[in-house]
Amino acid sequence: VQYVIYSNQYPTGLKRLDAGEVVVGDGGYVLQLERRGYVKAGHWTPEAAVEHPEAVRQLEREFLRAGADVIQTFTFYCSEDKLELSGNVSNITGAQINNAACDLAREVADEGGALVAGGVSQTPLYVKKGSENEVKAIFKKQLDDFLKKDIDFFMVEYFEYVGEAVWAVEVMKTGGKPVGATLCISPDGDREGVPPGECAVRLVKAGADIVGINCHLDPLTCVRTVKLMKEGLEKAGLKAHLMVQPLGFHTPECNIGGYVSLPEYPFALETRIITRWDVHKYAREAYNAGIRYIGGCCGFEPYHIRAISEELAEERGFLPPASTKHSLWASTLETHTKPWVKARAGRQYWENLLPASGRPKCPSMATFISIRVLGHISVPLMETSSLWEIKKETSIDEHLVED
Ligand SMILES: N[C@@H](CCSCCCCC(=O)O)C(=O)O
Ligand SMILES: [Zn+2]
Repeated sequence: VQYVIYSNQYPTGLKRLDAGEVVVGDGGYVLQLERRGYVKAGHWTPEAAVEHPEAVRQLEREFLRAGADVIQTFTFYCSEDKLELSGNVSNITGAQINNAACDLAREVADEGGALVAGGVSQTPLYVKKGSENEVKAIFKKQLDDFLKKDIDFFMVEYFEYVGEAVWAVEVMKTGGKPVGATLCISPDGDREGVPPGECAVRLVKAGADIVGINCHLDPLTCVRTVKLMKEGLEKAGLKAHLMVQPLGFHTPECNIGGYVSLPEYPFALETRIITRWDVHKYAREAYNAGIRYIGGCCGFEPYHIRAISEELAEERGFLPPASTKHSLWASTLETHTKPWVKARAGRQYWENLLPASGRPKCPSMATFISIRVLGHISVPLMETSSLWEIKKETSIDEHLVED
């Protein structure tokens, strides 16, 4: 592999995806910056773009250095209604956050020939039954801010209801640039049971150029859901690029509510963090599934993104700058003073290691009761509110709800 660091010769926009090339996404921001003391959990609003730009810039730079070809604007949960609801930003407006976040992402992306994605996400208004016009007006406000800045494409991310994501795509598409759309759903479908394949069809018909999954579930489950989306598109005779930006946590027991349903969410997820070697397996699985935009979401740190870049170095033809301080498959351990650590220098050891959690009294999985609705959606008991939402929406009779 010719190790060209920072390939600035990339054409912009979708050209690389159209050419079948791999685009490495960035990782998670709000959870990472919460752990660093710059984001308040709960509402997770991104005022740090104005209050602590140095913290956002540094994390974006680390993702770039790890090989990210896209830097998403730090504008997650930056809808006016979310900001008002949070009470976190009485003296900072959504426009100020959007402007600062766009400038930061552009500044960092230009340091390494990366693209900037202007991101919008789900709104509290939608679940409060806001009308289509009211919800679309919220996305339009963010779009107007983005259009004043130098953005390469738009990202519609972290939607649990495909209906709301379709509205977001329809608005962002009026911005005249490519639109990527990712849902945070399980293989069982969205919050109302719309199957992943149908979700993908609706998103592409709304104008999405890239469709996929982000957040809520572990890497391999998210790849499985994107495969279902791909099948749905193929059945409908539709085409779109595929993307996946999963959690950096193991969540084998989760389903429709994802990691938010777990007892460990959000402050005790550490034992579930995936290793860089899990990421190698994920990146290869995603690539083999035909997914070409491969990144991460909550829990994905820069070293995880570097592992995507290293697993796909042959396909990309280069390694990222951060690999100058790493070595493929731990060969750097050959220099260790301890012979038993030296002996771990190699793929065989790390690829087959089953790492212990170090917590003898802890269960390997959370124990929560799920209610299976109509035999296909399992809703964790603590999420019965969403069960009744589904019941109301789809008039499920009592006797059809199996424990
Ligand atoms: N692009 C965003 C995605 C965040 S995904 C969701 C995290 C919050 C979940 C919740 O509302 O509890 C980021 O990287 O922070
Ligand atoms: Zn996330």
